[in-house]
Amino acid sequence: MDLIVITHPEMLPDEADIINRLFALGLPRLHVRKPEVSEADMKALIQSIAKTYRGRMVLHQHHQLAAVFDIGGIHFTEHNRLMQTADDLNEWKKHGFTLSTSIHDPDALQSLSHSFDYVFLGPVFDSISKPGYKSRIPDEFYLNKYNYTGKVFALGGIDVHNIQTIAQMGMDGAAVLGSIWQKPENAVNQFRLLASLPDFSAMKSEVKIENDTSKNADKRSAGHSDQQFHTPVIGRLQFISQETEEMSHLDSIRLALEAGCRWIQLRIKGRTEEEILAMAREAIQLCDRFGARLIINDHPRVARTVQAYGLHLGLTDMPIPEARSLVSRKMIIGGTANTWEDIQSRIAEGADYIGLGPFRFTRTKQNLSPILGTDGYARLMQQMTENRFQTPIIAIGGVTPEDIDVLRQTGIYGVALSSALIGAADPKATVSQIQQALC
Ligand SMILES: Cc1ncc(COP(=O)(O)OP(=O)(O)O)c(N)n1
Ligand SMILES: Cc1nc(C(=O)O)sc1CCOP(=O)(O)O
Ligand SMILES: [Mg+2]
Repeated sequence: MDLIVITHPEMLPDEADIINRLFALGLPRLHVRKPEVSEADMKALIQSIAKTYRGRMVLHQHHQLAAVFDIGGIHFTEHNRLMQTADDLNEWKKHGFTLSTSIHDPDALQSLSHSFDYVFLGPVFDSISKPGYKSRIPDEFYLNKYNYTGKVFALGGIDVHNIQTIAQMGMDGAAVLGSIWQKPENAVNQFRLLASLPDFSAMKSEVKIENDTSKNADKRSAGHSDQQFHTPVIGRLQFISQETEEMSHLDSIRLALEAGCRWIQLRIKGRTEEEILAMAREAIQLCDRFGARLIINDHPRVARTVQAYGLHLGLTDMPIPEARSLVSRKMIIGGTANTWEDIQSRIAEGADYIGLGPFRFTRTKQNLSPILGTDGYARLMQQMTENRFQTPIIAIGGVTPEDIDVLRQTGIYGVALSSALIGAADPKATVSQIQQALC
């Protein structure tokens, strides 16, 4: 059974944060239904949702924004559906969007266009969010789908007490609204509760709606993807550039590339943005020559100008959602964390990966946060698992090749390091030792 969440009809405080958290927990589909909301407000909401999740969103209004923001689907109300021609629907499908609609009488399935990948049928129970909106479904109802091959989602009045009867009605899933948003501060816990019920427990492993053939899904898996279900967005070994008495930043990057690193972060302190931009231009050329990916630390505008693959932002740098509005939609953004609260914030802000540290004391960075050690990683990774968060965690801060086995056992995804490589007697051997320990 699939579970869909429909938004509250009005804009809510902290709504984008809540939605990002629902997606991080594995929500497969969010229907954005806000009949009275302006295009500008809708745009602002979409922009606050992590790019990696937007393919799982479906718009009920302001359909024209779908192509702009790589949204996954378009929903038509019953009234709106009746005004669409077959050509209109084909045009949307040609561009890769899933199409869905609402019906209020199950017999409407007899004549429903097969262009619709799935439908909402309701209200199946008395509505929670619309008092007086009564169920039209008779007792002992069992769904006849006629020859309609798409999925049918029950809608209306569904909560943790009655959701299990949906399967007995022959429905393919449930769309929930009131039970999630009645108390927005409990939305995440309500979702957790519903998703943990036996009928929905398969959801975690098959979050993608089967009918989702959208080009957005293809695009995501090809490029920087929906990280839970496709190729990871970030490598397991990231080299952090460093300047020493003997070596410039670019020298250190060359050393790492020649040793086999393919994920490089340009991290320059104490220089003007112009100076950093000049070095970033050289760094990207160098990385291109080796087929490596460049991540720029701290400077969104530099990252945008040199068209870097990624940007890394710390706790006191520009907030991730603000940076997203400055850089290309394809660019990944990593965020720093030191505590469980930081991790939750980075995930809510839509970080594509998290640099979690410091592992131990290091001279490479000033003003270090408290040292985590192996126990710190074990504790935080345990919390990641308990909350089913899957954002890749990169351990950083004084990491050496000998630490990797124990760090990996905590569940971290990869490591970022600097001194251990530039100080290595044989950088190539060091990189291959690290890579072996990481795979
Ligand atoms: C992969 C990775 N993780 C953490 C950091 C630290 O970033 P930040 O906290 O912004 O500190 P500075 O590096 O800017 O001093 C990072 N750079 N990379
Ligand atoms: C850039 C950076 N950030 C850290 C953090 O804890 O957030 S530690 C760190 C330095 C990483 O270099 P080395 O491998 O030389 O310690
Ligand atoms: Mg920083």
